[in-house]
Amino acid sequence: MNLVLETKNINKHFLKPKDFHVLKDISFGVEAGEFVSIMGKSGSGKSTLLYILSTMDTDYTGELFLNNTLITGQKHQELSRIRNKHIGFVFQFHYLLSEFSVLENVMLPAKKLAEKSVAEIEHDAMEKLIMLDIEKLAHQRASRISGGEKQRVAIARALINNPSILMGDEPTGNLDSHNSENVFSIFKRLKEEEGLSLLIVTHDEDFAKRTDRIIQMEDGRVLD
Ligand SMILES: Nc1ncnc2c1ncn2[C@@H]1O[C@H](COP(=O)(O)OP(=O)(O)OP(=O)(O)O)[C@@H](O)[C@H]1O
Repeated sequence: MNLVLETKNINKHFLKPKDFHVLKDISFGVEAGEFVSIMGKSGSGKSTLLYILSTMDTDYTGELFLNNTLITGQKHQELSRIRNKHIGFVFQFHYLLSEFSVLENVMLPAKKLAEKSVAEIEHDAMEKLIMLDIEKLAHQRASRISGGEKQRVAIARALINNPSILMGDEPTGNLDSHNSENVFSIFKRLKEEEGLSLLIVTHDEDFAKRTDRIIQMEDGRVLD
């Protein structure tokens, strides 16, 4: 078994306004090329967990591994590098820079990583846009495209550094059924054609049922 991501006994407390044990002994793994969804009622801890898995929140106990490397305890700067290189993230709201072009938005994480020349980065970004069938939008301002298109640009941006895993926090939550289906198909294709691993929080049962596995959360626990 080749695990891209693994958690061992992750626990987290919010201390204010009073002690609240929000995540309780979370242990699971995501295999390379697996498409996993996380479901659970509002407040069950899904976003809090994703925040830890994406290395943004370091205030927890337990262990997080990415590609069999222990992430827990790494320094802030190293975490930022790991996140940028190995994890793609898609949110419910796309957070594109509206004054920048589509192409510039997609290029940004690669420029931050600074491992390639600008010409190479632009070439890679165009490839992602072609893959997602939005290459015609490359030179449009991000503020001037539709919601469904913005989400595809956000996916292209999340993929620009060829991450090991794509995480999403309700990436279809703000889309109509046509655009949701489109995003689902893109995810499925990324899994099947690129061997990408995906871990997606969703409230959409139809979406979740078609993933390889559903992780069900309840009151801060993963149900067996
Ligand atoms: N900073 C915080 N301080 C205290 N409690 C918090 C904080 N952030 C979240 N919570 C609480 O932790 C619990 C889990 O929140 P979380 O956002 O992870 O749930 P969720 O399953 O993602 O919910 P939703 O489906 O509504 O997005 C909730 O009861 C929430 O009120």
